[in-house]
Amino acid sequence: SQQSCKPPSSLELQNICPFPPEPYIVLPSKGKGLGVFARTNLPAGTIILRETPILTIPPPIIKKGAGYPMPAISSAVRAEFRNLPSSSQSEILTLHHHAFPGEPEKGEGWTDILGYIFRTNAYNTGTNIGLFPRIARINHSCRPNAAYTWNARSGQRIVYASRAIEAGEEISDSYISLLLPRAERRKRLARYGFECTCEACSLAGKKLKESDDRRMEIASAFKMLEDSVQSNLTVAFSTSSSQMKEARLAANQSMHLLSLLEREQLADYYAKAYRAVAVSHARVQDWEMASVWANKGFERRVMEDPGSSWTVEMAEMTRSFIEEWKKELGQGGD
Ligand SMILES: C[S@@+](CC[C@H](N)C(=O)[O-])C[C@H]1O[C@@H](n2cnc3c(N)ncnc32)[C@H](O)[C@@H]1O
Repeated sequence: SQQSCKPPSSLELQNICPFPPEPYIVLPSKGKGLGVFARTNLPAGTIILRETPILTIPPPIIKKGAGYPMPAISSAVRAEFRNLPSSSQSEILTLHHHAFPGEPEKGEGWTDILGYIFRTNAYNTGTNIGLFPRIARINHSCRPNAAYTWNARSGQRIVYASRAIEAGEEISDSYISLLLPRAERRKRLARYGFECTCEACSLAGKKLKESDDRRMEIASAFKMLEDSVQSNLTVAFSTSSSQMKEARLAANQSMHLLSLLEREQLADYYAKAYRAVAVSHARVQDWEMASVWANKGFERRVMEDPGSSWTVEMAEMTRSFIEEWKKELGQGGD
Protein backbone atom coordinates (compact mmCIF):
# COMPACT_ATOMS: atom_id res chain seq x y z
CA SER A 1 0.00 0.00 0.00
CA GLN A 2 0.98 3.64 -0.30
CA GLN A 3 1.31 3.89 3.46
CA SER A 4 3.81 1.04 3.75
CA CYS A 5 6.13 2.84 1.28
CA LYS A 6 6.48 5.83 3.58
CA PRO A 7 9.64 5.85 5.69
CA PRO A 8 8.76 4.99 9.29
CA SER A 9 8.82 7.81 11.82
CA SER A 10 11.59 7.68 14.41
CA LEU A 11 9.08 6.51 16.98
CA GLU A 12 8.00 3.62 14.74
CA LEU A 13 11.67 2.81 14.14
CA GLN A 14 12.27 2.64 17.86
CA ASN A 15 9.42 0.18 18.15
CA ILE A 16 10.54 -2.11 15.37
CA CYS A 17 14.31 -1.89 15.80
CA PRO A 18 15.30 -5.14 17.54
CA PHE A 19 18.57 -3.69 18.92
CA PRO A 20 19.18 -0.17 20.17
CA PRO A 21 22.25 1.60 18.73
CA GLU A 22 25.53 0.55 20.36
CA PRO A 23 26.35 2.63 23.46
CA TYR A 24 29.92 3.06 22.21
CA ILE A 25 31.84 4.29 19.21
CA VAL A 26 35.35 3.38 17.99
CA LEU A 27 37.54 6.45 17.39
CA PRO A 28 41.25 7.32 17.45
CA SER A 29 42.55 7.71 20.98
CA LYS A 30 45.56 10.00 21.44
CA GLY A 31 48.77 7.94 21.64
CA LYS A 32 46.89 4.64 21.78
CA GLY A 33 45.74 3.91 18.22
CA LEU A 34 42.01 3.30 18.18
CA GLY A 35 39.89 3.29 21.30
CA VAL A 36 36.29 2.83 22.41
CA PHE A 37 34.31 5.84 23.63
CA ALA A 38 30.95 6.19 25.37
CA ARG A 39 28.26 7.68 23.12
CA THR A 40 26.01 8.56 26.04
CA ASN A 41 26.26 8.60 29.83
CA LEU A 42 26.55 4.99 30.95
CA PRO A 43 25.49 4.33 34.55
CA ALA A 44 27.49 1.70 36.47
CA GLY A 45 26.29 -1.73 35.44
CA THR A 46 25.39 -0.82 31.84
CA ILE A 47 26.26 -3.63 29.44
CA ILE A 48 28.51 -2.05 26.83
CA LEU A 49 29.22 -5.06 24.65
CA ARG A 50 28.54 -8.77 24.40
CA GLU A 51 30.69 -10.68 21.94
CA THR A 52 31.23 -14.26 20.81
CA PRO A 53 34.87 -15.07 19.97
CA ILE A 54 35.63 -15.10 16.27
CA LEU A 55 38.48 -17.59 16.81
CA THR A 56 39.68 -19.63 19.79
CA ILE A 57 42.69 -21.83 20.55
CA PRO A 58 43.56 -23.97 23.58
CA PRO A 59 45.92 -22.16 25.95
CA PRO A 60 49.58 -22.73 25.01
CA ILE A 61 51.88 -24.33 27.57
CA ILE A 62 53.87 -21.48 29.05
CA LYS A 63 57.31 -22.28 30.42
CA LYS A 64 58.18 -20.06 33.36
CA GLY A 65 60.50 -17.25 32.33
CA ALA A 66 60.47 -18.32 28.66
CA GLY A 67 57.84 -15.80 27.51
CA TYR A 68 55.01 -16.62 25.12
CA PRO A 69 55.62 -19.69 22.92
CA MET A 70 55.03 -17.71 19.74
CA PRO A 71 55.62 -20.53 17.20
CA ALA A 72 52.98 -22.69 18.97
CA ILE A 73 50.52 -19.77 19.15
CA SER A 74 51.08 -18.80 15.52
CA SER A 75 50.51 -22.30 14.21
CA ALA A 76 47.39 -22.91 16.36
CA VAL A 77 45.93 -19.55 15.30
CA ARG A 78 46.81 -20.15 11.65
CA ALA A 79 45.05 -23.52 11.68
CA GLU A 80 41.83 -21.95 12.98
CA PHE A 81 42.15 -18.89 10.79
CA ARG A 82 42.17 -21.03 7.62
CA ASN A 83 38.68 -22.32 8.41
CA LEU A 84 37.13 -18.88 8.78
CA PRO A 85 35.10 -17.08 6.14
CA SER A 86 37.06 -14.37 4.36
CA SER A 87 35.05 -11.57 6.02
CA SER A 88 36.17 -12.85 9.45
CA GLN A 89 39.74 -13.23 8.24
CA SER A 90 39.75 -9.61 7.04
CA GLU A 91 38.28 -8.44 10.35
CA ILE A 92 41.08 -10.19 12.27
CA LEU A 93 43.77 -8.77 10.02
CA THR A 94 42.61 -5.21 10.77
CA LEU A 95 43.44 -5.65 14.47
CA HIS A 96 46.43 -3.95 15.97
CA HIS A 97 49.54 -6.04 16.65
CA HIS A 98 52.72 -5.46 18.54
CA ALA A 99 56.00 -7.22 17.72
CA PHE A 100 59.22 -6.57 19.62
CA PRO A 101 62.25 -5.25 17.72
CA GLY A 102 64.00 -8.24 16.20
CA GLU A 103 60.93 -10.49 16.23
CA PRO A 104 60.37 -11.87 12.73
CA GLU A 105 57.46 -10.06 11.09
CA LYS A 106 57.39 -12.20 8.01
CA GLY A 107 58.70 -15.66 8.87
CA GLU A 108 56.10 -17.50 6.87
CA GLY A 109 54.55 -14.68 4.92
CA TRP A 110 51.86 -12.68 6.70
CA THR A 111 50.86 -15.67 8.79
CA ASP A 112 53.28 -14.81 11.61
CA ILE A 113 51.37 -11.57 12.01
CA LEU A 114 48.48 -13.70 13.23
CA GLY A 115 50.48 -14.80 16.27
CA TYR A 116 51.25 -11.18 17.16
CA ILE A 117 47.66 -10.12 16.60
CA PHE A 118 46.62 -12.89 18.94
CA ARG A 119 49.19 -12.00 21.59
CA THR A 120 48.14 -8.33 21.50
CA ASN A 121 44.37 -8.84 21.54
CA ALA A 122 43.32 -12.22 22.96
CA TYR A 123 41.29 -12.77 26.11
CA ASN A 124 40.37 -15.90 28.05
CA THR A 125 37.18 -17.71 27.17
CA GLY A 126 36.97 -19.93 30.25
CA THR A 127 39.09 -22.87 29.16
CA ASN A 128 40.44 -21.44 25.88
CA ILE A 129 41.80 -18.13 24.62
CA GLY A 130 39.99 -16.19 21.93
CA LEU A 131 39.82 -13.13 19.77
CA PHE A 132 36.93 -10.69 20.10
CA PRO A 133 37.42 -8.06 17.37
CA ARG A 134 35.09 -5.47 18.90
CA ILE A 135 36.26 -5.87 22.50
CA ALA A 136 39.85 -5.84 21.20
CA ARG A 137 39.51 -2.10 20.51
CA ILE A 138 39.23 -1.29 24.21
CA ASN A 139 42.44 0.20 25.60
CA HIS A 140 43.94 -0.56 28.97
CA SER A 141 43.87 1.55 32.13
CA CYS A 142 45.20 0.68 35.59
CA ARG A 143 42.10 2.49 36.94
CA PRO A 144 39.55 1.21 34.41
CA ASN A 145 35.92 2.25 34.17
CA ALA A 146 34.77 -1.02 32.59
CA ALA A 147 35.19 -4.65 33.49
CA TYR A 148 34.43 -7.90 31.75
CA THR A 149 33.24 -11.37 32.47
CA TRP A 150 33.11 -14.60 30.49
CA ASN A 151 29.59 -16.00 30.28
CA ALA A 152 30.04 -19.73 29.69
CA ARG A 153 26.30 -20.29 29.14
CA SER A 154 26.04 -17.87 26.22
CA GLY A 155 29.66 -18.32 25.12
CA GLN A 156 30.11 -14.56 25.21
CA ARG A 157 32.44 -12.10 26.79
CA ILE A 158 30.49 -9.28 28.40
CA VAL A 159 31.93 -5.81 29.00
CA TYR A 160 30.03 -3.60 31.45
CA ALA A 161 30.54 -0.18 33.03
CA SER A 162 32.09 -0.92 36.42
CA ARG A 163 31.50 2.72 37.39
CA ALA A 164 29.55 5.58 35.86
CA ILE A 165 31.02 6.63 32.51
CA GLU A 166 30.26 10.02 30.95
CA ALA A 167 29.36 10.57 27.31
CA GLY A 168 32.57 11.05 25.33
CA GLU A 169 34.77 9.38 27.96
CA GLU A 170 37.09 6.63 26.76
CA ILE A 171 36.04 3.19 27.92
CA SER A 172 38.94 1.24 29.43
CA ASP A 173 39.43 -2.18 30.91
CA SER A 174 42.45 -3.92 32.37
CA TYR A 175 44.76 -6.38 30.62
CA ILE A 176 46.56 -7.39 33.84
CA SER A 177 46.11 -7.81 37.59
CA LEU A 178 45.83 -4.34 39.09
CA LEU A 179 46.99 -5.24 42.59
CA LEU A 180 50.60 -4.57 41.70
CA PRO A 181 52.89 -1.54 41.98
CA ARG A 182 53.43 0.53 38.84
CA ALA A 183 56.88 -0.93 38.05
CA GLU A 184 55.41 -4.45 38.06
CA ARG A 185 52.36 -3.40 36.02
CA ARG A 186 54.70 -1.87 33.44
CA LYS A 187 56.62 -5.14 33.13
CA ARG A 188 53.40 -7.05 32.48
CA LEU A 189 52.12 -4.52 29.97
CA ALA A 190 55.39 -4.62 28.03
CA ARG A 191 54.15 -7.50 25.91
CA TYR A 192 51.48 -5.16 24.48
CA GLY A 193 54.21 -2.71 23.52
CA PHE A 194 53.16 0.39 25.44
CA GLU A 195 53.93 2.25 28.62
CA CYS A 196 50.71 3.02 30.46
CA THR A 197 50.07 6.71 31.10
CA CYS A 198 46.71 6.29 32.83
CA GLU A 199 45.76 8.41 35.83
CA ALA A 200 47.31 5.91 38.26
CA CYS A 201 50.53 5.48 36.24
CA SER A 202 50.95 9.25 35.84
CA LEU A 203 51.28 9.79 39.59
CA ALA A 204 54.73 10.76 40.84
CA GLY A 205 56.66 10.95 44.11
CA LYS A 206 54.66 10.58 47.31
CA LYS A 207 51.33 10.06 45.52
CA LEU A 208 52.75 7.24 43.41
CA LYS A 209 54.18 5.54 46.50
CA GLU A 210 50.84 5.85 48.28
CA SER A 211 49.03 4.31 45.33
CA ASP A 212 51.59 1.49 45.04
CA ASP A 213 51.38 0.82 48.79
CA ARG A 214 47.59 0.78 48.71
CA ARG A 215 47.53 -1.78 45.88
CA MET A 216 49.99 -4.02 47.74
CA GLU A 217 47.97 -3.65 50.94
CA ILE A 218 44.75 -4.54 49.09
CA ALA A 219 46.42 -7.69 47.73
CA SER A 220 47.58 -8.78 51.18
CA ALA A 221 44.21 -7.92 52.81
CA PHE A 222 42.42 -10.11 50.25
CA LYS A 223 44.88 -12.89 50.97
CA MET A 224 44.37 -12.54 54.71
CA LEU A 225 40.60 -12.57 54.42
CA GLU A 226 40.54 -15.36 51.86
CA ASP A 227 40.54 -18.26 54.33
CA SER A 228 37.74 -16.93 56.47
CA VAL A 229 35.73 -15.82 53.44
CA GLN A 230 36.01 -18.95 51.34
CA SER A 231 35.01 -21.52 53.96
CA ASN A 232 31.44 -22.44 54.82
CA LEU A 233 29.90 -19.32 56.26
CA THR A 234 26.79 -20.38 57.95
CA VAL A 235 28.37 -22.81 60.40
CA ALA A 236 31.55 -21.08 61.40
CA PHE A 237 30.32 -18.58 63.95
CA SER A 238 33.03 -17.63 66.33
CA THR A 239 32.45 -19.15 69.72
CA SER A 240 35.56 -18.82 71.85
CA SER A 241 36.76 -15.37 72.84
CA SER A 242 39.95 -15.77 70.82
CA GLN A 243 37.91 -16.74 67.75
CA MET A 244 35.65 -13.77 68.32
CA LYS A 245 38.65 -11.47 68.61
CA GLU A 246 40.03 -12.82 65.34
CA ALA A 247 36.65 -12.47 63.64
CA ARG A 248 36.33 -8.85 64.78
CA LEU A 249 39.76 -8.15 63.43
CA ALA A 250 38.76 -9.66 60.08
CA ALA A 251 35.57 -7.56 59.99
CA ASN A 252 37.60 -4.39 60.64
CA GLN A 253 40.15 -5.47 58.08
CA SER A 254 37.40 -5.94 55.49
CA MET A 255 36.18 -2.36 56.00
CA HIS A 256 39.73 -1.09 55.66
CA LEU A 257 40.10 -3.10 52.45
CA LEU A 258 36.96 -1.47 51.11
CA SER A 259 38.22 2.04 51.84
CA LEU A 260 41.56 1.27 50.12
CA LEU A 261 39.74 -0.01 47.03
CA GLU A 262 37.53 3.06 46.94
CA ARG A 263 40.58 5.35 47.27
CA GLU A 264 42.20 3.56 44.32
CA GLN A 265 38.83 3.33 42.50
CA LEU A 266 39.45 -0.29 41.61
CA ALA A 267 35.86 -1.21 40.82
CA ASP A 268 36.93 -4.57 39.33
CA TYR A 269 37.46 -5.83 42.88
CA TYR A 270 34.35 -4.38 44.55
CA ALA A 271 32.21 -7.53 44.28
CA LYS A 272 34.90 -9.65 45.90
CA ALA A 273 35.40 -7.04 48.65
CA TYR A 274 31.65 -6.68 49.34
CA ARG A 275 31.47 -10.44 49.81
CA ALA A 276 34.41 -10.32 52.23
CA VAL A 277 32.71 -7.54 54.24
CA ALA A 278 29.41 -9.44 54.33
CA VAL A 279 30.95 -12.74 55.39
CA SER A 280 33.27 -11.29 57.99
CA HIS A 281 30.36 -9.39 59.57
CA ALA A 282 28.23 -12.55 59.56
CA ARG A 283 31.03 -14.17 61.53
CA VAL A 284 30.59 -11.57 64.29
CA GLN A 285 26.82 -11.85 63.87
CA ASP A 286 26.40 -8.24 62.82
CA TRP A 287 23.45 -9.13 60.59
CA GLU A 288 22.62 -5.62 59.48
CA MET A 289 26.11 -5.06 58.02
CA ALA A 290 26.21 -8.63 56.69
CA SER A 291 22.86 -8.18 54.90
CA VAL A 292 23.61 -4.75 53.47
CA TRP A 293 26.99 -5.77 52.05
CA ALA A 294 25.81 -9.14 50.80
CA ASN A 295 23.09 -7.27 48.91
CA LYS A 296 25.64 -4.85 47.45
CA GLY A 297 27.73 -7.85 46.38
CA PHE A 298 24.65 -9.39 44.80
CA GLU A 299 23.95 -6.18 42.84
CA ARG A 300 27.53 -6.14 41.55
CA ARG A 301 27.34 -9.77 40.48
CA VAL A 302 24.07 -9.06 38.66
CA MET A 303 25.95 -6.39 36.67
CA GLU A 304 28.45 -8.99 35.53
CA ASP A 305 26.09 -11.84 34.88
CA PRO A 306 22.67 -12.31 36.51
CA GLY A 307 22.76 -16.09 36.07
CA SER A 308 26.29 -16.87 37.25
CA SER A 309 26.99 -19.11 40.23
CA TRP A 310 28.49 -16.06 41.97
CA THR A 311 25.22 -14.17 41.61
CA VAL A 312 23.19 -17.12 42.87
CA GLU A 313 25.55 -17.52 45.82
CA MET A 314 25.23 -13.82 46.74
CA ALA A 315 21.43 -13.95 46.44
CA GLU A 316 21.30 -16.92 48.80
CA MET A 317 23.70 -15.31 51.19
CA THR A 318 21.70 -12.06 51.27
CA ARG A 319 18.48 -13.97 51.90
CA SER A 320 19.94 -15.98 54.77
CA PHE A 321 21.59 -12.95 56.41
CA ILE A 322 18.33 -10.99 56.21
CA GLU A 323 16.57 -13.90 57.91
CA GLU A 324 19.08 -13.71 60.76
CA TRP A 325 18.67 -9.93 60.93
CA LYS A 326 14.90 -10.29 61.19
CA LYS A 327 15.28 -12.82 64.02
CA GLU A 328 17.57 -10.38 65.81
CA LEU A 329 14.95 -7.66 65.44
CA GLY A 330 12.39 -10.05 66.90
CA GLN A 331 10.46 -10.31 63.65
CA GLY A 332 11.09 -14.04 63.25
CA GLY A 333 12.38 -15.69 60.10
CA ASP A 334 10.27 -17.03 57.24
C1 LIG B 1 43.92 -4.74 22.51
S1 LIG B 1 44.61 -3.43 21.56
C2 LIG B 1 43.57 -2.09 21.97
C3 LIG B 1 43.08 -1.36 20.73
C4 LIG B 1 44.15 -0.65 19.94
N1 LIG B 1 44.41 0.67 20.48
C5 LIG B 1 43.77 -0.56 18.46
O1 LIG B 1 44.07 0.46 17.85
O2 LIG B 1 43.23 -1.51 17.95
C6 LIG B 1 46.06 -3.21 22.51
C7 LIG B 1 46.98 -2.14 21.97
O3 LIG B 1 46.42 -0.85 22.17
C8 LIG B 1 47.39 0.07 22.62
N2 LIG B 1 47.07 0.45 24.00
C9 LIG B 1 46.17 -0.13 24.81
N3 LIG B 1 46.10 0.51 25.98
C10 LIG B 1 46.97 1.53 25.92
C11 LIG B 1 47.36 2.55 26.83
N4 LIG B 1 46.82 2.64 28.04
N5 LIG B 1 48.30 3.42 26.43
C12 LIG B 1 48.87 3.34 25.19
N6 LIG B 1 48.55 2.40 24.29
C13 LIG B 1 47.60 1.49 24.65
C14 LIG B 1 48.72 -0.64 22.54
O4 LIG B 1 49.28 -0.40 21.28
C15 LIG B 1 48.31 -2.11 22.64
O5 LIG B 1 49.24 -2.97 22.04
